[in-house]
This record gives sequence, structure tokens and C-alpha cells, in this order.
Amino acid sequence: MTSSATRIGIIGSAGRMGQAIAAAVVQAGHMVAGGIDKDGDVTALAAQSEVLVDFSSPAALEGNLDAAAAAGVPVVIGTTGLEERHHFLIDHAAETIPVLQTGNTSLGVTLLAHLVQEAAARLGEDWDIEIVETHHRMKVDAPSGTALLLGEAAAKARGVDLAEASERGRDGMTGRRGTGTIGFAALRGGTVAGDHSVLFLGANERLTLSHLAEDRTIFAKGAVRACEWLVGQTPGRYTMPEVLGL
Ligand SMILES: NC(=O)C1=CN([C@@H]2O[C@H](COP(=O)(O)OP(=O)(O)OC[C@H]3O[C@@H](n4cnc5c(N)ncnc54)[C@H](OP(=O)(O)O)[C@@H]3O)[C@@H](O)[C@H]2O)C=CC1
Ligand SMILES: O=C(O)C1=N[C@H](C(=O)O)C[C@H](O)C1
Repeated sequence: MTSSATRIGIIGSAGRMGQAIAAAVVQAGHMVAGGIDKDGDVTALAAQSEVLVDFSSPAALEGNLDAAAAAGVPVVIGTTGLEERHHFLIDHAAETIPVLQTGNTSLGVTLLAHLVQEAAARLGEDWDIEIVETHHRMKVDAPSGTALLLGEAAAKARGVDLAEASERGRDGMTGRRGTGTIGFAALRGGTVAGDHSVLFLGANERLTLSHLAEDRTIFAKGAVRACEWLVGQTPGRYTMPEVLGL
């Protein structure tokens, strides 16, 4: 153990990501302060942790943020399927503690979002944007948090509100594609760790930017890096480009 070892508490510890994060915590020379799942005591976990990492469920978010804020402990939120009210809760907690929220902790996706923003800014509205994601059969939310993060990057570059520009769940007589909209398609099956492609579809040419996750270790390592970075930050809301210096 190094002298800079950090006690990291894991929310959602028995899950696919929770287990991968525990392994990454140890590999990085830190300590797992403890772990909880659905009926666990988050207040006790916060008290014994220097930083919390939450990869669980949107339903758990409010209680987790309250416990982290009461204990003055920073928290990394990787849980996806968040709605607007969850983002308000995160903003509120970030007034008193450092909070990092992201739909994807990997280096590759963080860079992809940067590239998508660049491409969307340079290619005009006549280039249609479609975001396609594929995940394992156990995933419960769609579109993925990453797809939404990539959509936000494209919307920001085009100066539009993603909620208004999105085309999701096409089925039946949809009518023509709206100019300037951002489409989403979600595929589910097997054990796919997480594939994302952003398609820019122009007249007689296409540009595709893709990231393929080969396993969950990339998310787990990124989550540990985010924990390391977040400890010692002032209260506020942060995300991955700040951690990775992108
Ligand atoms: N940001 C990123 O980079 C990534 C984000 N994710 C996201 O992380 C989340 C977890 O994914 P994954 O590990 O695959 O899912 P799993 O279903 O494998 O794990 C979720 C875990 O959270 C626990 N849990 C559920 N409700 C609560 C609660 N109220 N309090 C505490 N723990 C709870 C579950 O426990 P129990 O079994 O008792 O219900 C389970 O152990 C998802 O939202 C996923 O999209 C995933 C990969 C990367
Ligand atoms: O649930 C998953 O597995 C994943 N969830 C995240 C998302 O919703 O984007 C990140 C990654 O793609 C894996």
C-alpha cells in the first residue's frame, strides 16, 4: 500500500461494475472502505470512506448524495438512466461537496465526445447525426448514458437543446427526419460491454466515429482515476475531461 492510498466506498458493490471497481481499486494501491447494495447503510459507508463511487440505480441517488453531503465526502456517480430531477439533485449536492457525474468513465469515450463536438461544429445542419449504441442484455436503461453524453456534445456544438432536438424510439409512420435533429437507436443483446457510434450522414458521404468497449475494466480504471482526482477538489460539479485533462 502506498502512502497516498485512498479509502474508496463502493455503492452497488455486488454488481458488474461494483466488482470491477473493487478490483481496480486494489490494483491502483487504494483500499475498498466497504461496499453496499440495495439495503445497505450508505451513512455508515460514507463515514468510513474518503470518497464514494456510485454505480447502482437512479432510485438510490438522492439518499447517496444526502449521505455524502452530510459526511462531507466527495462522490463519483457513474449510474445512468438519470432524469432531469436527478441532475438537479447533483447540482444541489455539488454546492457543498465535490461531485463528478458521467455516463462513461473511459478515456476513449471522453476523447470521442471531444471529437464528436468538433465534427458537429464543423459539419453543417445538412449533415444528419445518428447515435447508435449496443449493450448486453442485462442493461435496464436506454439510450445509454454514453449515447446521451455524446448527444449533448453534438447538441452543444450546434447550439441546440438536446431534449428538443432528439429523435428517439422511431416506430411506425414517423414522417421524414427532422432537419437538425439528433437520432438515437439502442440495440440490446448478449454480453456486449458497450459500443457507441456517432454517424454524420451527409449528401453522398458519411463519417462515423466509434468506440468499442472490450470489457468493463476500462470503466473501472476510469472510475478509480476519477476518485483519485476528486479527493481534495473544492465543492462543485465535475466531469471526465477535467480528470483526464482533455
Ligand atoms: N459511467 C460509466 O462509465 C458506466 C456506468 N454504468 C452504469 O452503472 C450502473 C450499474 O451497472 P452494472 O454494474 O452493470 O449493474 P448491476 O445491476 O450489475 O449492478 C447494480 C448494483 O447496484 C445495486 N443497487 C440497486 N439499487 C441499489 C440501491 N438503492 N442502493 C445501493 N445499491 C443498489 C444492485 O444491488 P441489488 O442486486 O441488491 O439490487 C447491484 O449490486 C448502471 O446504471 C450502468 O449503466 C455501467 C458501466 C460504466
Ligand atoms: O450499463 C452498462 O453496461 C454501461 N453503461 C454506461 C452507459 O449507459 O453508457 C456505460 C457503458 O456503455 C456500459
